[in-house]
Amino acid sequence: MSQTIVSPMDVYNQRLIAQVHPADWTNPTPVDRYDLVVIGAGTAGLVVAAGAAGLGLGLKVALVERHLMGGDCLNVGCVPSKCVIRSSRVVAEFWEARQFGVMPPDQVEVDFGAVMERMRKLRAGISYNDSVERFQKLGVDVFLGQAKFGANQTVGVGNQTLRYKKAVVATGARAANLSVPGLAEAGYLTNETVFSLVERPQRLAVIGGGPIGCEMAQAFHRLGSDVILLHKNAHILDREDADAAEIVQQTLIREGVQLVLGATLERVERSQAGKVLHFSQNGALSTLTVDEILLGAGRSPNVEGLNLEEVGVEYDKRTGVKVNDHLQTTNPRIFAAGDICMDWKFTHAADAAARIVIKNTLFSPFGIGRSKLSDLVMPWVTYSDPEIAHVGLYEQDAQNQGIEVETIKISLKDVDRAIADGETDGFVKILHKKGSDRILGATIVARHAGEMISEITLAIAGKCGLNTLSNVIHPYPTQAEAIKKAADAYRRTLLTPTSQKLLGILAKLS
Ligand SMILES: Cc1cc2nc3c(=O)[nH]c(=O)nc-3n(C[C@H](O)[C@H](O)[C@H](O)COP(=O)(O)OP(=O)(O)OC[C@H]3O[C@@H](n4cnc5c(N)ncnc54)[C@H](O)[C@@H]3O)c2cc1C
Ligand SMILES: NC(=O)c1ccc[n+]([C@@H]2O[C@H](COP(=O)([O-])OP(=O)(O)OC[C@H]3O[C@@H](n4cnc5c(N)ncnc54)[C@H](O)[C@@H]3O)[C@@H](O)[C@H]2O)c1
Repeated sequence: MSQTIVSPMDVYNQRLIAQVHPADWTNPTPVDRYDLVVIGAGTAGLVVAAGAAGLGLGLKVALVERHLMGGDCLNVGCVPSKCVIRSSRVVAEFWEARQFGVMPPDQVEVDFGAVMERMRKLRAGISYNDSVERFQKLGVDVFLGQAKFGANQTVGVGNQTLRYKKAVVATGARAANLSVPGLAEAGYLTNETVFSLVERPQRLAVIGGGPIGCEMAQAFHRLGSDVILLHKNAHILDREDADAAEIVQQTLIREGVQLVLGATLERVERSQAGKVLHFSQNGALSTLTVDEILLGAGRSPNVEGLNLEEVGVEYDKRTGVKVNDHLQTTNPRIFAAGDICMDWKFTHAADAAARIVIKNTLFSPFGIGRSKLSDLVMPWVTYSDPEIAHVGLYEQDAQNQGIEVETIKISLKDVDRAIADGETDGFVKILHKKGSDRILGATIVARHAGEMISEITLAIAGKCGLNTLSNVIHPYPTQAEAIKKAADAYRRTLLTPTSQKLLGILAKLS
């Protein structure tokens, strides 16, 4: 994130910077030795530092950030993207208004500048949580500057040296570059720059049909850009459940996002008309001209410049710092958490990993009682409209692991509240072990699938099976009733001719 330019420097971005990288900040004088030195103040680093310092045990904790406290999530990730998505949903409400008996105005005007200003205002408003001031008050020594490992358990920041007992690498990731001829020269946006836009790009090409590409393509299209999404595989969101991804793909097409699937971007050039993309699809070459290109084609871990080789921390430029299940690197005194070392690149995953690191660095003497990453039950949500939420195994994972499974799928077309809401595009799919009510995974597609998935995450984590879910009373009418319907559907599969006969006798006798 080092190259991020926070712009425009309006009152909101000034407020943001005052919180997350105050211009007048002077680094403290380091103590003799820190219990923990944490590198990177994104979610992972902030949670480690706040967790360790906030215990009231007098632990000495240093937190080093080279750019903006809050990292990607606050500044150029979850927070700004969800604010922009919210505005775009308002537009979609207008598009659909007629089916609710509400006549929209002939023309829905989007003030793109106002959308982005709203985002900047909200982002600044919540930035105190991640601020230098708050962390200083928590007792953390905050150092602003680029951190680099040195000899003898030290980290250098500028001309200061921090000695540590244990260190944590939480330096995150950035948008992966594409080595496409002419792309760099033509110029492109990434998540680091797209939220600085003040004017709507009229023609926008989005490269990559993963979560970033799909969320942003839909949002920008709804806000009035002509969006073309180039994805290299045959289907967008191709790591998700195929039925779920299909619903989002059809929604994007219906709304007017132009999808180019199986696309290879060959080269880019600038012309007077704009940025010209030359791409191939099924062997045929085509061109298109746009005003802006947004790259969302995966992430590269921030491993450079840390001197990791010197301290024996192994890493890979693509997958990041190598860690074991306890989040310990190949140097036993150095741990890692978040996007720098994990496949799960989510804020809540960085948070959960940070809690593991606190336990394993500070409260597991001789390795006793260490927590493991593999014990986590990790949900995630793609905030397209409708959203896709997932937790646990996919059918394919279960097959690969040789686990026999059964699947229950409830369409939202059969859920009263979804019908009333006009939000029937979606489903709840639950995967359970064959012959058992044990839930192994679930995918939900719904307008607010993210709000629904935690019930199933809790069921998996708390080892509550479908029998228990079936007994849980769900308020009527809610879309979450689909989960109970799935559990009831499972219960019905347990009825055998003998148990049915028995129930018949009981009914006669009653
Ligand atoms: C557009 C977008 C939308 C997203 N939406 C969601 C979402 O809705 N939900 C969700 O769960 N996740 C979302 N994510 C993912 C989420 O933002 C990341 O998983 C999360 O921010 C990872 O946190 P982290 O602490 O590992 O890394 P980061 O947030 O990247 O923080 C790392 C920090 O380390 C600093 N740093 C790097 N090198 C050094 C160094 N040498 N010295 C000092 N400091 C250094 C960086 O400046 C940065 O501040 C989104 C990401 C993007 C890009
Ligand atoms: N809602 C969320 O939680 C959320 C939102 C945004 C991002 N994120 C996190 O950030 C990570 C990064 O997101 P992302 O979407 O950039 O990465 P991604 O790796 O998840 O998806 C990128 C997609 O782009 C495709 N691609 C790669 N090169 C391409 C090319 N040259 N042309 C066309 N397509 C190409 C890939 O096949 C892939 O499917 C995600 O994995 C996710 O963990 C999370």
